[in-house]
Amino acid sequence: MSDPRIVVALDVDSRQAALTLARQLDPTLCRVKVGKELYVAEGPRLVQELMADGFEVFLDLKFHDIPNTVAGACKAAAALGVWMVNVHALGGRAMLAAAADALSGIRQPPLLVAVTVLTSLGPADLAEVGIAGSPEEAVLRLATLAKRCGLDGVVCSPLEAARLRSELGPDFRLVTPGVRPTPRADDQTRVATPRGALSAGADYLVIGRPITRAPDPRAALLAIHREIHA
Ligand SMILES: O=c1ccn([C@@H]2O[C@H](COP(=O)(O)O)[C@@H](O)[C@H]2O)c(=O)[nH]1
Repeated sequence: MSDPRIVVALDVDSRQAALTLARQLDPTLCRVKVGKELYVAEGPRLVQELMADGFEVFLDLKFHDIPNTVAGACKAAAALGVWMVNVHALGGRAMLAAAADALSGIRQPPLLVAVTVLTSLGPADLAEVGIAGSPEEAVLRLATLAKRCGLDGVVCSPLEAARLRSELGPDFRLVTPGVRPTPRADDQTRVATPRGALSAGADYLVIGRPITRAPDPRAALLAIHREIHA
């Protein structure tokens, strides 16, 4: 099975829009991500339809709750058969350990990753909510905790990937949103190009609007695919 590095964020509001978009893509070139907007609108059946179309699905619901609740949500995601699921590292040690434990007895569990610091946040945002240090320091602290709790990897920005790769080793998965082939950042703050993210050590690039809002999403995907494999 191929291991596409690009994960296209299907941030749309309906089954029809999601399937129309996905059918312009190619499961040998990308995976897809279902986030809060689409999941709240369409639920697990849409995830199953995307998988039936051949896509591996990252269920990006960023669970953040008490340990028992998050453990149950992770088990439900595993039962759905998704490729990757995530939680917020700020849920703390007990929550992260409960999430990892919930998936430990499952045959072919999804990859479990923790969101560190959202890629939309900059230094002033962190200070305002009382998180100490630079984004890179906070990301490293949370990623180290996630690794100790048995998670497979983290979501971070491409700007932290090199430091995490060198501190946390080659097998810890680094999933990076905040990827922009052009200077347009939208609401993202900590960004890099696709090639910049990969050369910093990212395993998977989460890319939404640069593909989904392009006049031709398939051409945009192919262009990024070519850029990172050149
Ligand atoms: O820190 C994070 C965590 C998740 N995301 C998600 O990734 C995509 C990015 O979409 P773009 O359109 O390429 O900005 C989106 O679904 C976010 O929910 C993130 O951006 N940052």
